[in-house]
Amino acid sequence: MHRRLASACILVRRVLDCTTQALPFSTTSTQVRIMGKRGGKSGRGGKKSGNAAPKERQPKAYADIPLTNERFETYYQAQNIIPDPQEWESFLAAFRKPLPVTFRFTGSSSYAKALAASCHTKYFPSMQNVTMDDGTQIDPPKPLAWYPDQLAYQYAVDRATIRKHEGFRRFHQFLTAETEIGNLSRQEAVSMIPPLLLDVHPHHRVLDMCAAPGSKTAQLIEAVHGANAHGMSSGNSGGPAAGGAGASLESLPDGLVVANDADWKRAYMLVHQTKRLQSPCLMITNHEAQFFPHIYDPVSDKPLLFDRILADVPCSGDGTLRKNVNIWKDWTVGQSLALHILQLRILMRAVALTKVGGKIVYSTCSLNPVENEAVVQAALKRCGGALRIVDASSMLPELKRAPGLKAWKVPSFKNKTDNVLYSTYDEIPEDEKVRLIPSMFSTSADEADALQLEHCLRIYPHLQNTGGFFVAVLEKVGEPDLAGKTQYGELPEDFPAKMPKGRRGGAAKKEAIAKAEAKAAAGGAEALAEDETDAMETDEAAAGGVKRKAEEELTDEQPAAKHPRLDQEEEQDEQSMLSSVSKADVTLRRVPSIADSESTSRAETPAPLATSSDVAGTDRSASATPTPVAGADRQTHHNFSSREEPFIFLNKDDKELRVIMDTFGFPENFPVDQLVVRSTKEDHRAIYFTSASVKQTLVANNAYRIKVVNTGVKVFTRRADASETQKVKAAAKAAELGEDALSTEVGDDDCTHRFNTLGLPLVGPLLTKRVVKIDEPSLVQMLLEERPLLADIPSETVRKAIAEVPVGPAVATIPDPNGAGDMWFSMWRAPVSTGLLVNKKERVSLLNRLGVAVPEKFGGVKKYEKQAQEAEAAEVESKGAEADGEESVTASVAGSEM
Ligand SMILES: C[S@@+](CC[C@H](N)C(=O)[O-])C[C@H]1O[C@@H](n2cnc3c(N)ncnc32)[C@H](O)[C@@H]1O
Repeated sequence: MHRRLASACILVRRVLDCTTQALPFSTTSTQVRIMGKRGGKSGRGGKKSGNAAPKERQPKAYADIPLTNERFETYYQAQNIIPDPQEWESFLAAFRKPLPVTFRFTGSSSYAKALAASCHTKYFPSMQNVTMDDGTQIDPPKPLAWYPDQLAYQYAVDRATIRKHEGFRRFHQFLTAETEIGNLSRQEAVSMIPPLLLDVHPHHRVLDMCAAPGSKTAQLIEAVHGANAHGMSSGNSGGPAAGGAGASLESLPDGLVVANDADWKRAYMLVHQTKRLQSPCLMITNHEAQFFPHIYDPVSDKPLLFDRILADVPCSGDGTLRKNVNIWKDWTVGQSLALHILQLRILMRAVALTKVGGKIVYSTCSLNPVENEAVVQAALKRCGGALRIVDASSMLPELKRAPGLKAWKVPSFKNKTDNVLYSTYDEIPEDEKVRLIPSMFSTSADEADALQLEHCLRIYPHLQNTGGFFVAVLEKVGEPDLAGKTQYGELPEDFPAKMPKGRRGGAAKKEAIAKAEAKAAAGGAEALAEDETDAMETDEAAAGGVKRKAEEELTDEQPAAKHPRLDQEEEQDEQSMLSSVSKADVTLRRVPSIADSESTSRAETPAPLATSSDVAGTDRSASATPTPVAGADRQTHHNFSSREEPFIFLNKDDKELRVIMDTFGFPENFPVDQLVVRSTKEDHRAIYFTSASVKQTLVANNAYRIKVVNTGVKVFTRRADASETQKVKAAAKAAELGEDALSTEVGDDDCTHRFNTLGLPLVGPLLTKRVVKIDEPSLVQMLLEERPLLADIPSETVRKAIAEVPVGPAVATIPDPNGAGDMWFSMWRAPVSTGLLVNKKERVSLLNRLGVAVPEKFGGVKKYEKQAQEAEAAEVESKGAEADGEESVTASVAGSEM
């Protein structure tokens, strides 16, 4: 039974984004006007916005926001974060300027480099020396000096310039389209830092504790797949994908990435964000990070600890002032105080989950020492010498940073307006002790020196024209002795017994903690984290938290919610593609064609309907059937949460699988046991491939405790004609069209599944049957036409090669035009026509890359423009909703919205 984890979660009215980027907005010196109501005004010159969001999605009106806040300025001056008065002025001035646009080329590095290089030749030359109306000169994007391999860029541009200037407009369209399919990530520069400092290698087990929306997760996945992204299938218009040379399964990394978020809906955002990378080494989970469970290895029965953990914790987010301008008017110190305990608990859980010798990066997009150095200091102190700060000065040497603070003050919780600050815990009046705890305060100068807090990194906006950020790189150098300690530090003897109404504190809290610690002593540090529900409840009080609405909305008592269908669009595209190939085939059969003369017509190669016993409802092995007792069958992962379906590993004797393997000529040693399905039904809609590391975790002894939202790369999709009913319907349709009983989609084989194009690069290089090598003219033809006649394929060699594969599912491959490995496509071979199972977005992207004009039927340039405008309007709207103080119910966070 799932416990209600009422912990230190705080409902924050606005959710701020410290990772992803809004589209550019314009500003005048100290006033920013963000897009208003429909027909509202743009920042520059008050003109009507041409990019107004659709009516129903309009935010409410915004007032001009003065870019000053006395409390903010007084508070941070008192904290002495920037001692030099002149530098302080530059700091404030930088915060008042809009954030430049930054983006990163994603996926495997060879493809990313090729795409970056193409920008230098295709777009940047026409963006040189552009002068705006006010005389400012704008340049094309420049690489961020500190980002490896020049794969991240930054430029300052406003909407007006984008609209007016052809070069910028074309580039903006490119950015929008490539971001949409995932080849680019518009990510704030500072948000790219933590994954880089985590120093991830392909053999590492990595945990991203607070991962959504996932820009850093994507970087971690890329790092696990190594510089050449071997085995990472980022699709065809997304790079060499697995398609890259040597991207066979053998070159899959040993490591894995577990991307976790406490908010279930945001966890699904992660699915979307990481989809493009198609990594079989990724698992997405849904836990409160401070209670992330230990999983025990099925063989050794030891905990599967992590080599690297990213704790990019929920924070107050005042480092995002440049893009979340409402912080200027709303800023208070209260949020930091409320978040400190949660942040410390998450960091302490990270320590418990990390291997000795492993690293943790702790980061926030807040400037507040209470959320930053105080948390790091408390963790260091609690762990004794078992945790240390790493001196990261030699890492990313071009990155300008300020040292961590060694002394700071803690603001009053009761008096938030007068900037009442305390230097030590002893100074606090009795009635403040409910909220302010010792771990928030700085320690003695000697101890701060010993802890080397100066190794923390403070990133300020004036240093390199970025947002504000905090990072600490930590190394676990031993096993900490946590006996007698809580996750948030020792509580003093005089900790008040009286808590605010309805909450438990003092004695009750201590009792709960003692209970948890007794368990911890018996069962190790894990028990401390996992069995201290009582203590957690009091945390909520201590954090000043309001019980999280999201949690109430999504209790286990509620019926299982439907999975968001992120792949729906892609599947619809493919299904419509399939049906059009076959419809065309039925219709076109009346027209004599070259294909007919080449014995490709159905008349000459009749396609018998497969019998039901050959396809659907095959006899599935026992291991593929979920067992009612969790853990009894190690091949089945039953989710802790009833909202998720189980993951069932298929057995190599599975009849359907054997036919699939045989149809495409998979090698004998293909790891069939890493194929997984998510349905207890026998006719699996989709079959996914997971890495050995993911499987090891999913079949671990107590794996049912992990709430897995998503894992695996979808490799096979069930054919629409795989069931008898479908065949009968298809035959009837064909008969209606005056054809004999050939389904509109029936192939002449018993193979129940076809490939999924996105997952194909992972296994494509292994296939020995039904693989057709195509050339560029044929690819262009097959991208321009959803269902070209075989007779229309320009190359005779390709035409013949297609004609040689049996009617039904097949695979097409071609070297990537940018020299980044091979591209792989799921193909349908119909009697007289053929088609690639590629969705429209990918067609457009591929045609662009091949330098072919995108025809109007795919939306052409107009569609691009519309997409760009819609994306822009949607982003402005989401910022607007925040600005309006609209309540965003996510897991307790500020500093985090997409
Ligand atoms: C600052 S954002 C993370 C941004 C993310 N790392 C990225 O780069 O895209 C914080 C995230 O923490 C999640 N969160 C809040 N409380 C949490 C908790 N107790 N455990 C895990 N995640 C939590 C929020 O839902 C939010 O998605």
